[in-house]
Amino acid sequence: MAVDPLIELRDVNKHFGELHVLQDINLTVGRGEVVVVIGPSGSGKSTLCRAVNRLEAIESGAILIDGRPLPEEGKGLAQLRAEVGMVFQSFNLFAHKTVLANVSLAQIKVRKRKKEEADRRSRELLERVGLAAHADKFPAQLSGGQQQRVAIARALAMDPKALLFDEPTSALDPEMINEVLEVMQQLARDGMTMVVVTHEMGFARSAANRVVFMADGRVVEDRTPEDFFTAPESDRAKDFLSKILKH
Ligand SMILES: Nc1ncnc2c1ncn2[C@@H]1O[C@H](COP(=O)(O)OP(=O)(O)OP(=O)(O)O)[C@@H](O)[C@H]1O
Repeated sequence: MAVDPLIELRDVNKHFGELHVLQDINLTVGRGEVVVVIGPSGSGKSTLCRAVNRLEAIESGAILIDGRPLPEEGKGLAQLRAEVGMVFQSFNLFAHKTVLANVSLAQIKVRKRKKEEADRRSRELLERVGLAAHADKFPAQLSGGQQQRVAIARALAMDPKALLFDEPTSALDPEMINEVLEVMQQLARDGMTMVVVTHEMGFARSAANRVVFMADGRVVEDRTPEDFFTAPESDRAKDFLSKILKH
């Protein structure tokens, strides 16, 4: 299948002090593709995800969204983060705003929608993530899984071209992980372009078009889940899989 590139990283490099956290990263995410990024702790997965959203600056190379380089600063950044939404491990909801207001706020500020229109869209999306009845509650009144689904609705409300997920289930109690993964599975089936950093191998196997395995700041393997999980090529990946599959 010919890939229609939506997100492209070309020879991307970044250091944190002495640590070369992203080393010559080349990666293309096609429109409608789900790319799951896995690898040992500290391998640079979150940094890669954050760089695409310009939460981290890169030192060399280029990141292109739909053929255009990332904006450096200012208004362009809010537009970028609307176009490429991000869902964090820690939900990042406004504690003093209702669920509805959390989903509507950026639509009003960044997408310049009228409040009524934003609220209507927010209610539709809360319905889609199974939270229609919770619109008037505050985040602290919801479970972690529900809060994360609000964060997904908030990102979707911006009509993004792609969504980035940085360990979206890592802060959740085990019984809440599936409710979030199910919403993500549905998005994948609906054709959303997604980059997902996760330790959930079941999700990687069932939802990913490609698995990107990172180690020490490098992309070591970039293959279909079938190939990766049944016949990893590198010793790093074999070692990683043998450790996690023991658990
Ligand atoms: N702001 C920062 N300043 C300095 N070092 C950082 C910073 N952010 C991350 N690092 C370091 O960069 C390395 C890569 O971090 P990153 O969070 O990208 O890894 P990861 O693969 O996502 O790991 P994990 O699975 O544990 O979340 C780690 O050694 C981390 O300590």
